[in-house]
Amino acid sequence: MPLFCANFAIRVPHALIHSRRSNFISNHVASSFLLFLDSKKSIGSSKPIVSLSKFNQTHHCSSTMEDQNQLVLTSSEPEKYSKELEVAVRAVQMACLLCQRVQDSLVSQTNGQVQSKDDNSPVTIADWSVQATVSWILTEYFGSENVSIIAEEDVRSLSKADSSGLLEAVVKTVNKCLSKAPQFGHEGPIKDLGTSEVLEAISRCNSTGGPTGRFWVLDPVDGTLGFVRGDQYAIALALIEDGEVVLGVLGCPNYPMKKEWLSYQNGYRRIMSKLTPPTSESWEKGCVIYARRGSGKAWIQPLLSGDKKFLWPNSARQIQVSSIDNPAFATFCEPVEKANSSHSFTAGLAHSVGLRNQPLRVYSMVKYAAIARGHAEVFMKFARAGYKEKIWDHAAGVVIIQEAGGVVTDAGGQPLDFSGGTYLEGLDRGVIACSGAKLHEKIIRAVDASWNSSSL
Ligand SMILES: Nc1ncnc2c1ncn2[C@@H]1O[C@H](COP(=O)(O)OS(=O)(=O)O)[C@@H](OP(=O)(O)O)[C@H]1O
Ligand SMILES: [Mg+2]
Ligand SMILES: [Mg+2]
Ligand SMILES: [Mg+2]
Repeated sequence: MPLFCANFAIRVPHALIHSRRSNFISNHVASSFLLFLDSKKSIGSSKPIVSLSKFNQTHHCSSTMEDQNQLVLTSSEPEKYSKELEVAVRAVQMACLLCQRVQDSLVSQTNGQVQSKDDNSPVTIADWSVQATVSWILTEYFGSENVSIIAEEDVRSLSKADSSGLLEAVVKTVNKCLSKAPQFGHEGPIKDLGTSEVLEAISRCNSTGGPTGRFWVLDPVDGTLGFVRGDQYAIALALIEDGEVVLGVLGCPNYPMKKEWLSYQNGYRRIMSKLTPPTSESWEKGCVIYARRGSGKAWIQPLLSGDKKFLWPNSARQIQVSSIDNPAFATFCEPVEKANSSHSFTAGLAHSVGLRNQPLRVYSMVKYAAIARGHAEVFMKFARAGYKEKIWDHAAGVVIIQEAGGVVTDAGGQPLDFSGGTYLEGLDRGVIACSGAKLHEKIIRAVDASWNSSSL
């Protein structure tokens, strides 16, 4: 029964919008938008059809109180960091698309686009291109005077005379990605960025972090080794204010549809090519997850393809950590590379705590994502003595796990300290993330009991 017979529009200055089915903006509060009843569409429908217009986009929702898709409007001030979160999620979505394209070309062509840094770790076109793209988007949106970024990559090796091919490829990759900006609700550049603008965007990420003020933390490709091997990797963006991580966004382009496939270490691509129906549109691979400090909620979105059919805003749903607290049923994750974390020490810990499942060895902050999504219960990393953990390898993941209901500390039970500059200063032995306090306590106790007899 149509309840209304005329179009109307009301302007809502500050309102909290919630759609039970798709939480696309429930946690991105609009400062101002229009809500209007579409009487044409409502005729013949048992429910009124309400359209919501925000940021030049219109979302159609029905609005009866008993309906699952109901809109609830309550007056409130815009939530803190909502604009920052929205822009960060869009930027990470775009970065995921960029990385997928580069990974496909890397794996199929092996065309020498993987470089070695001074510490022998790999870096690729994707690392620099994502850094340039995210830096450009944040700066465009918030203004260069308001944006400070600390990120992993610099332009030293890119600017060398013999790197001109590499630099050209980066510029091309960045422009290709930014040309898709409108599909993600952003304005792209009026004309393609030139070489100097791309270099400037990368090198602008020169913040040194610290205990005061606001800065973004970016790991353009976390798990570059996994990326070049055609396996798991993540794009990690966080915002830190006065030493605290206030929001985190993790893009995981290869996060598999089934959690069991996370364990196809190094064989991920093989298994996906066997299992992926080439033309299936329902194939859900990859996600972007995000959270804002203090909200008690973490969210997941599917990846947007950049296709004109699937425009911003995206749908999102809430995620939560696993409720398993019995170690016998819990799964722990750790880095793939033995050089990055002692597998023998964690095997001993697992045995003493009673963790029976095989460890889930996955590249990158996808480990944090797995815990936030409830696909694993524990993450442990014990780097060799002398290695200092960098803030961009943890910031986004920590806030996401905490808001999804989990616990993250160092091995002394202290919160990770993001206020000390580039590194997690004062980190006691290693990082321990758990889905709940009970498992966390057991592991901390086990570390204490076995640390002195370890060779770490
Ligand atoms: N020696 C050593 N010890 C500890 N950690 C190190 C070490 N070397 C590198 N790194 C950092 O680890 C990041 C990747 O961590 P992962 O957990 O993904 O490790 S692994 O690739 O699965 O083995 C990796 O991040 P990316 O460089 O962004 O890939 C590094 O910052
Ligand atoms: Mg990293
Ligand atoms: Mg990296
Ligand atoms: Mg690296």
